[in-house]
Amino acid sequence: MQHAPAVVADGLTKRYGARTVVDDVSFEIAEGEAFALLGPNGAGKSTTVEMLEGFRVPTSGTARVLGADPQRADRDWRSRIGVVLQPTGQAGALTVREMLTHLARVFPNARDVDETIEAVGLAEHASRRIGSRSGGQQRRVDVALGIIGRPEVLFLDEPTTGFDPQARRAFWQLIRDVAADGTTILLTTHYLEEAEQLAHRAGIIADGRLLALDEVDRIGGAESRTPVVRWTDASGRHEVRTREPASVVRSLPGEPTDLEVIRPSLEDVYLSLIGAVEAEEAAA
Ligand SMILES: Nc1ncnc2c1ncn2[C@@H]1O[C@H](COP(=O)(O)OP(=O)(O)OP(=O)(O)O)[C@@H](O)[C@H]1O
Repeated sequence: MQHAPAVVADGLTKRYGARTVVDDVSFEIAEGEAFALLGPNGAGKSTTVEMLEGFRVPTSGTARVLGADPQRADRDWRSRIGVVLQPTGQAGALTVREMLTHLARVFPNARDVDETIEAVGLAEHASRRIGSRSGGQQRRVDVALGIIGRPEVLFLDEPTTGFDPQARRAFWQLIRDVAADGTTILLTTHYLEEAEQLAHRAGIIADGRLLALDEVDRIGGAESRTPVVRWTDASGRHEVRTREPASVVRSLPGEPTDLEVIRPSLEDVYLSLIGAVEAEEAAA
């Protein structure tokens, strides 16, 4: 039997006065799938996620998460959802362990507190006040709070902002483990590599509109991922987009300098989609 999607955004729209900040956004996330929402600052990612979390009321359109309308959902629904909001900068007076122990009591099937602290790499900080920890360490506490209740759906809004590269990689492994348990994940991030590492599918949003929606390694269409061969010779720098890069390389005379064969990354595709929208706006 086909499962109902865990998350449905259907024509989600949010207006503030005359300004539309989320414009008719639709996507679904299957149970157990990890989905990334990408886009520049102010694109409407957090607003979209907050409508799915039940923290903002859509102007129009429908949000459904685990079969319920987040606006009307009850306590039981909320205990099945994990949320890592954008950092608020509020530093806590409680220690890391106190905070997690406190929240763990709210959930019927919470994770073990010390295991969770260990999983986010804060074992050495468990007895320290959250407010005295660094920004990146406080962000790890936010992540721990998001997963402590063993959520079925986990919302992660820019979870690794402020992480050093090592902490980011450790976080990716943690999220892979959480995903392997069957958790559905909606992630927003400015790190395209993070989306490539963690998500099956992604949506790119700019100016409130969904520009692209596909599997992470197909987003932007097959054409945008066609390999590019670049080299320099006596007549200058050359660039050829081709499905047969090996043939192009073989046909080059001699040993050209700066020869490279690139398969455009998600970041390249993202930048060209966002660049096209910005050019369109500038021309309007
Ligand atoms: N309460 C509000 N009243 C008016 N405008 C708002 C309100 N909340 C958000 N906005 C505007 O909505 C737009 C989308 O904001 P949102 O936070 O969803 O973007 P985002 O894609 O998450 O950005 P970032 O990557 O910077 O976090 C922004 O232009 C923001 O200024």
